Amino acid sequence: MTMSAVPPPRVLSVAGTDPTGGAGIQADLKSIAAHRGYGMAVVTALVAQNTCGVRSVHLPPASFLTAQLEAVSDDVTVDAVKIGMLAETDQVQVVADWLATVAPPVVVLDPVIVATSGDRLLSREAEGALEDLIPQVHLITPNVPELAVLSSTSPAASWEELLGQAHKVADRYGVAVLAKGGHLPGDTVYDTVIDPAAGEEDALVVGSPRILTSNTHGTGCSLSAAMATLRPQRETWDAALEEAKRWLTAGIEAGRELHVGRGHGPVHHFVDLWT
Ligand SMILES: Nc1ncnc2c1ncn2[C@@H]1O[C@H](COP(=O)(O)OP(=O)(O)O)[C@@H](O)[C@H]1O
Ligand SMILES: Cc1ncc(COP(=O)(O)O)c(N)n1
Repeated sequence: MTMSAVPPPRVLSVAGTDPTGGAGIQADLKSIAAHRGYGMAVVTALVAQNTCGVRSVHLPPASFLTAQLEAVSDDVTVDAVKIGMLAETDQVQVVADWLATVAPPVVVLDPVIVATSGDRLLSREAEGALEDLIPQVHLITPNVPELAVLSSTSPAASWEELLGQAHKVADRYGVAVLAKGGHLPGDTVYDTVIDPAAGEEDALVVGSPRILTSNTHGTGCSLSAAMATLRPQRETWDAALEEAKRWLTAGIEAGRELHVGRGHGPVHHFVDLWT
């Protein structure tokens, strides 16, 4: 067997843990591997959770978060970063400072605020600190309630409303926004990247049939890690989204085969490899 001449992108996940493997760092590493990236991980929070919900959270001191980030970047060239759960203001600031020093070429932020189970992962006080982090990243991937928080409005009830909020946030922060329709009603789930840098061209809207399933634990984590891994390998965010969305839809459908947990089960990250 021969290896490709182009090395895989070195992708760092900065996120919390899920010991049942469906969300957070564990999901990110699987998603990165599924998209042919070399996965690395810095833990922001140890989370005692499963498919049913969050039981407790243990945070390392902010100085230890810095130590982990520097241990990676002092040694390894980081091609892309995916940022997930950040629990408190000091964690957000540590990551913002590290990004300012290292300036990785691709940074995706999933502004995780509340888990699918309804448990809060980012403290209310730290919501404001996200505003300082967002201008330092290239793409943010909020779900409907998270986009409402970022645009200081109530959650969108329609695709048109969602697009309006995404444009507002994209223009305010100068950042690309992946608008995700997972929480909207309808038989088709739409996603699109609103990119202020992409000019007047119409953005690609990718739709997929809504799958009737409860296996949606970690969909947002997995999608954002896929986008971070694909972007260094593709020309545009749209190309990355098209590929990631096809994969995620198949992964949600195949999640039925995994039989993990009694709550919201995980997606099948290796659907293209095993089935
Ligand atoms: N039931 C579903 N069927 C098909 N795709 C889905 C379904 N639920 C979510 N998705 C897709 O999963 C991704 C993340 O969804 P979303 O629910 O919006 O975010 P989050 O997981 O962050 O709450 C999006 O690409 C969305 O289109
Ligand atoms: C550590 C961690 N990060 C993120 C999520 C959100 O994932 P989801 O909203 O899909 O439950 C989670 N449950 N745990």
